[in-house]
Amino acid sequence: QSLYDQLGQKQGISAIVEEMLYRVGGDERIVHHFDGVDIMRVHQLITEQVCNVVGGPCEYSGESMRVSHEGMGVTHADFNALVEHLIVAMEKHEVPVAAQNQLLAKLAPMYDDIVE
Ligand code: HEM
Repeated sequence: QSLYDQLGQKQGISAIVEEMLYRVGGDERIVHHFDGVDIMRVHQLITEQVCNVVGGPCEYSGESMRVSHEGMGVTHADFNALVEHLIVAMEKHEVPVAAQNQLLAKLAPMYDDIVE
């Protein structure tokens, strides 16, 4: 089974990203970054991006990670907090641990473009 399949394909990825963003919304450490942000749009774009990087049939239509997070002041701790929520969301959706780690490994290279 491909990584894309193990994440539940587009529908599963959409649900995982929704769960992650819901948790981010309740996390006072990082929620301030999302003040005034169109969260439906961010949900759509992160879903596309994750679907794309895991080999799914999706085009990513958003900005680069560097441009979209520029000047936001995202710290190492903020990044880790978001990843924590992603892991919990994948747990809830019963994604196997090996597949969780494969997705995290695909997101790790984005770190330098997101954190300043
Ligand atoms: C692996 C980690 C991350 C990924 C894959 C990711 C992905 C994305 C994507 C795809 C977008 C939409 C880009 C666009 O507007 O075209 C976005 C926007 C955004 N991200 Fe991230 N992000 C990550 C980490 C973070 C972190 C740690 C924070 C802050 C705690 C953050 C805060 C935001 C905010 C506030 C926006 C909305 C920007 C706006 O619409 O003005 N992101 N992110």
